[in-house]
Amino acid sequence: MNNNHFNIGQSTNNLNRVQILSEALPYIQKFAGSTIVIKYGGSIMTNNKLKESIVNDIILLSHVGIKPILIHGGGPEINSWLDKLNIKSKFKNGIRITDSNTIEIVEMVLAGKINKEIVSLINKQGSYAVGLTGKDGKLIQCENEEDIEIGFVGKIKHINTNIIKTIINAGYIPVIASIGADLDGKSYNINADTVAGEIAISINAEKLILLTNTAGILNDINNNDTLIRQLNIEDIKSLITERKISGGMIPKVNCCIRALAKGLPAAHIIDGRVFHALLLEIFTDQGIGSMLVNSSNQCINSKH
Ligand SMILES: Nc1ncnc2c1ncn2[C@@H]1O[C@H](COP(=O)(O)OP(=O)(O)O)[C@@H](O)[C@H]1O
Ligand SMILES: CC(=O)N[C@@H](CCC(=O)OP(=O)(O)O)C(=O)O
Repeated sequence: MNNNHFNIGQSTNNLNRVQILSEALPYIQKFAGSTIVIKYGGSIMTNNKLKESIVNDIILLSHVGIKPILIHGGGPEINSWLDKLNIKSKFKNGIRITDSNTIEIVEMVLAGKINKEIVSLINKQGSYAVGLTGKDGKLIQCENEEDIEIGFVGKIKHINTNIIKTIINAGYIPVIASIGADLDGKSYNINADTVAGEIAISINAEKLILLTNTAGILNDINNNDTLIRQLNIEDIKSLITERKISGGMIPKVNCCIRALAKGLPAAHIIDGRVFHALLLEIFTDQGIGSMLVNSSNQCINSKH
């Protein structure tokens, strides 16, 4: 099986799912029963057709026995609502500087708007999704990050895996917005990649897959350079030191490093702008994006 077969790089709009399924059988068998944490980045939420396609792929994964957990972001939509309210968006190392006005908007947009839109889309397709923030069932317990400059940004202290397992075992797809709460129930903004990484660790997921708006990790974003297909923790650290990774990619690679160090078998950063990117990454040998592993002798020849 190789990527050309699926016309990677061209529109995969008309991709025949039945064809994929028959060829993907070994992977379906391998991953059936496994949990895969998928993070849907705000950078790819504007295209409704793409949104439906991502949701359909997640439903398909659940139909073949894989247990998907969906974590979503929504950075650009938060920016646009803050803009409407004349609040300037500010970031430090890819993390939003979140003051008391900003946290209210962040929670409204992520929990009230985006989370419910995704839940409705999944439900419309005949599956059952349950939308949560970190407040529901005390799912994400956090405290204020030490860096006071970033304001109400939460540092995750504990994930209540019981609530996630209960939802999955009852046959529902959990859809999680990246809001945490402290012991007093106060809201904190948490980067959605970070939430996805911590949930993947706590639930012993098989994979963490981050869907974003680039082909994966590029060798040098400033020079529109090539996709790095496979990296280990040391490679990623070098890219950060050389400043070849910046902005929103920093929390992504950091959460992957942490998850890999804690035993996650593999993390993937893939192009969510490609139709059926999830299926292509999970069900083909080479996949389509960057695969991050713990050490260089792991998975040299295959995506899995
Ligand atoms: N080396 C790199 N490779 C790919 N993307 C990078 C790199 N360094 C920085 N980036 C930036 O990271 C962005 C993805 O992060 P972000 O905008 O937060 O997306 P999302 O909303 O999907 O989480 C890319 O659009 C790109 O501008
Ligand atoms: C603390 C922090 O930065 N929180 C993020 C939460 C949303 C997010 O992560 O969205 P993306 O996945 O689209 O980047 C924010 O406020 O933008």
